[in-house]
Amino acid sequence: MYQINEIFETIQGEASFTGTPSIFVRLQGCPVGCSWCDTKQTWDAKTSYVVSLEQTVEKKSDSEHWAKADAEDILALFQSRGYRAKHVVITGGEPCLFDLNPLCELLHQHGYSTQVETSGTFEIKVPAQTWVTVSPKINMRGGYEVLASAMKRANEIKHPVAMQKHVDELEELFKATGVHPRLVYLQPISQKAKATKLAIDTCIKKNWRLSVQVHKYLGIN
Ligand SMILES: C[S@@+](CC[C@H](N)C(=O)[O-])C[C@H]1O[C@@H](n2cnc3c(N)ncnc32)[C@H](O)[C@@H]1O
Ligand SMILES: Nc1nc2[nH]cc(C(=O)O)c2c(=O)[nH]1
Ligand code: SF4
Ligand SMILES: [Mg+2]
Repeated sequence: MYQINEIFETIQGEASFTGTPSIFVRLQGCPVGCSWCDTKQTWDAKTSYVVSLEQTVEKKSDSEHWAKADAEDILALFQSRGYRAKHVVITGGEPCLFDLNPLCELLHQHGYSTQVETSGTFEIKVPAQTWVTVSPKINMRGGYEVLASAMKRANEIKHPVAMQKHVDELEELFKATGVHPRLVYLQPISQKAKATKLAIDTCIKKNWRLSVQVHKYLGIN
C-alpha cells in the first residue's frame, strides 16, 4: 500500500520536464528534515490523519491528511477523474520510502511515462524506464553508499541552493562519487532573490541549467 498525500493534474514546473502536463502523486512520509522544505505537511504519516483516497484528490490547500492506496486504486482514480496527462510524477514526502516498481509498471502498461523525485537517501526501487530526478540531500540521512548509488541511477540532478556552500557541497559530491551528470539543475530555494542570483551566476559559470519552480510564479499547484 502507498500513502497518498495528494493527487492532482498540472504542468511540471521543475527541471527537464518543465512545461509537461503531468499527474502528480505526492506520497506521505519523509524523515529527512530539510529546514527549507516546501512540503512539510508530508513529513509525518499520523494514523489519525487517514482519509479516503477521494479526499486527497485535488485538495484545496496543503494538509497532513493522507490515504492508503495500491497501484490499481491509483490508476482507477486517474481514469475516473478523466485525467489527460500521460506523464506521472511521483513525489512526496520521500517516495523512495516505498517500492515504486508495482505502481510504475502498471502505469507503463497503460501508456504512461513515469518520473520520480527523490532525495537519494533511500534505495530507489523503480523500473529502468522511469526518469529519476535526484535532489541529493547531502549529509542528511541514509549514508554515503545509498546516495552514491542514487547519483549513478539519476537521469538528472536538481539541487536547491541558497548559498555558495550548497554549490560547493554538490561539486564535492560529484568528485567523491566520480559521477559527473550530464543534466545538472540548480533550483533557487523559495524564490529568494539572492538564491536566484547565485543560481543564475553559477549556471552560467559551470554550464549547468536553471530550474525555477515555474508553478510557484504562476500560482498553480
Ligand atoms: C518536496 S521534494 C519531494 C521529493 C524528495 N523528497 C526530494 O527531496 O527530492 C521535491 C523537490 O522540491 C525541492 N524543494 C523542496 N523545498 C524547496 C524550496 N523551498 N525551494 C526550492 N526547492 C525546494 C526538493 O529539493 C526536491 O527537488
Ligand atoms: N507544478 C508542479 N511541479 C512540481 N515539480 C516538482 C514538484 C514537487 O512538489 O515535487 C512540483 C509541484 O508541486 N508542482
Ligand atoms: S527530502 Fe524532500 S520532502 Fe523530505 S524534507 Fe527534504 S525536500 Fe522535503
Ligand atoms: Mg509543490
